[in-house]
Amino acid sequence: MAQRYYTVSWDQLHRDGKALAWRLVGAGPWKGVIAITRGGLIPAAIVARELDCRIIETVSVVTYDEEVKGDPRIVKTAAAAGDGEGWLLLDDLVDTGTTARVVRAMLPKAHFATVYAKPAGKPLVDTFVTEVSQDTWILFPWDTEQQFVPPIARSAGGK
Ligand SMILES: O=P(O)(O)OC[C@H]1O[C@H](OP(=O)(O)OP(=O)(O)O)[C@H](O)[C@@H]1O
Ligand SMILES: Nc1nc2[nH]cnc2c(=O)[nH]1
Ligand SMILES: [Mg+2]
Repeated sequence: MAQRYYTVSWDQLHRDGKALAWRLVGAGPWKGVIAITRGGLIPAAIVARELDCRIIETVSVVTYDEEVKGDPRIVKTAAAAGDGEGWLLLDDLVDTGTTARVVRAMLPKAHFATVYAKPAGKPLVDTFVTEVSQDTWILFPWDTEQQFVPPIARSAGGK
């Protein structure tokens, strides 16, 4: 289980997605974007919009059930992208790098970019924006909702 959480709002994800697009804009042109579903879908939409790219393919690898890691399962490939040459492969994050290894084996020539990266997965990524520590679990806006939180004095056991 993660030691801490890093909560990302829609606004922050949009800003960080645009920061990723700025880092990628000089590295194109791209034949298209390949999103690693599901987490890569929203980052792919943000980056594709900024790079003026309208071709979006998907690959799907399931590695986690909530915070529990299992063996990676490929549930969809991106046949149209061949070996990935000229394609931009996008995911929300790399953690252990397990998903990245599977997808890189399928699309070895793609440029692989993520918005967030943890140290263990960082060497597998060509371009990313923000690094968080390995013991941090990133909470995305689609995984969360706003709710009441008790005052600190009460939750700390003061009353
Ligand atoms: O580097 P790793 O340890 O492999 O972890 C990173 C992967 O885990 C999450 O996907 P998940 O398997 O939860 O599926 P989802 O994108 O459909 O939520 C995340 O979106 C990355 O794809
Ligand atoms: N949402 C989310 N999914 C993950 N999959 C692997 N690591 C993470 C993480 O930190 N956050
Ligand atoms: Mg994913």
